[in-house]
Amino acid sequence: SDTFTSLSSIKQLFYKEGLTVKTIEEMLNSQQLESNPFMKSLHESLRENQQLKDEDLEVHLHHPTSTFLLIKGWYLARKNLQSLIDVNALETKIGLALPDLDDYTGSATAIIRIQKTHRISTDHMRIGLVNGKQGRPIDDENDMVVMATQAMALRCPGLALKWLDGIKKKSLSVVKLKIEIMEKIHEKLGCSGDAEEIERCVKQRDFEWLSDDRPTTIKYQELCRGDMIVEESKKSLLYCRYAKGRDIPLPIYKEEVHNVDPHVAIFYDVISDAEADHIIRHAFPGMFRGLVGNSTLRQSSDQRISKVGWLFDNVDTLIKKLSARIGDVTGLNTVYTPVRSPVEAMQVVNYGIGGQYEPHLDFYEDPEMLKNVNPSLQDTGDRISTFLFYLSRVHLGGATVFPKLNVRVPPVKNGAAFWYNARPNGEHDKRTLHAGCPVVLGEKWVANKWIRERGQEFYRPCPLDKEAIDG
Ligand SMILES: O=C(O)CCC(=O)C(=O)O
Ligand SMILES: [Fe+2]
Repeated sequence: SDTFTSLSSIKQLFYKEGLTVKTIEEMLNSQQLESNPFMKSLHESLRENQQLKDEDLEVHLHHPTSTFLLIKGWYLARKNLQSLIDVNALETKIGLALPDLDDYTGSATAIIRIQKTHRISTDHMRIGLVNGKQGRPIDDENDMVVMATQAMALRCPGLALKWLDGIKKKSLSVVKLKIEIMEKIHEKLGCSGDAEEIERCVKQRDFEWLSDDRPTTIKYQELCRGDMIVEESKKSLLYCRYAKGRDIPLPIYKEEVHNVDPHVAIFYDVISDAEADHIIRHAFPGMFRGLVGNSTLRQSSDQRISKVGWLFDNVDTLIKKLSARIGDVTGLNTVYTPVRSPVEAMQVVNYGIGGQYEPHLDFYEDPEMLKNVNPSLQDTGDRISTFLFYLSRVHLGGATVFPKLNVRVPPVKNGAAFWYNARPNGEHDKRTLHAGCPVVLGEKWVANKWIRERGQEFYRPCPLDKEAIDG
């Protein structure tokens, strides 16, 4: 049901828990079904949630193992309810789609992704300890099997073996899975002998982080956990500056340049808490799963785990004001117009458990995609730059990274990332490949403003020197 793809949907599950339980009880009673056994097990599985006070709730949901277990609890409840009541009718009544199998496996995959990206050991993840923050422990052996299976799917046999090691009940399927995992690992480590000898050899080595990832994926993960080295020669070119704003929340704001060519920067304090909240509140009702692909095939995929919504300048005066502010700080033309608009409307994004947007380019390239746009964007060219507000506090993960530039922009609340996707001479700049890293702790909301080619002729003029850079 795509619950796991945004924290806002996950929160709905939590907030509507009382209503959902009550509605289930009513539906069971009206069918004269003996509701006791089911309700008892439901209350049992939700007990942990119900002990939480409202204030703790948010904190709780900002933790991946707790989120995983919340989704799992409701996935199982939905599954068990299917033979008792009309689940679709229940979902209509509560105005919420309950998690299904895809949500359960999707959130297990998220746990593995978080582990491999941030090197969080299985021993820690199992007890719910992530970077010193305590969440609920994952102590059900069925979950451990699912984790091992998803770890294999994510090319991490080392993590798969670690998860499987926590299982005491060795069923036939577990034994089979273990053989598959051991084959992958001993291939990599070159251990030989009979099964026991191989196991001994493997266990003597540090095998947890063995993976089959491609170098580009490894680079992405390194940047996400901030584990990279910036050369001194490059560092010496970087700078930051204070500038006077017009209607910025503070009279002054700061720009920090993270890369000179192409220009990548972060602006601090360019939106207020109240403005960020306004965006989140207004975008939420109309959000849907973010898609990837080209003009012939747009689909949902693990490449992009988030929900998105759009806010328009001609409907919301705050959005209009923010567009003008983006113009002030970037020097570009950002006045939204009904035809030939130099900017797009604002795209608001909320990530889910382990939510990410894998390395991609923001421009379309595909001419069909450029034709296939809403009327205001006909004949406006491609996306020459991106302005990305960070609207919420992310405690771990969620940086915006540029693998080809070795650049990591931290998602600082009320700040904004800004970069050019095209060279001053108009060519697409593939060095701007970038990604939104998996969110580990906290909640990530961003708002994108894409600036189009048309309408910038006097603001970012085409240079006489074809090789010129921004400066
Ligand atoms: O969330 C991020 O940090 C990056 C988002 C992004 O690149 C996009 O939405 O196109
Ligand atoms: Fe992007």
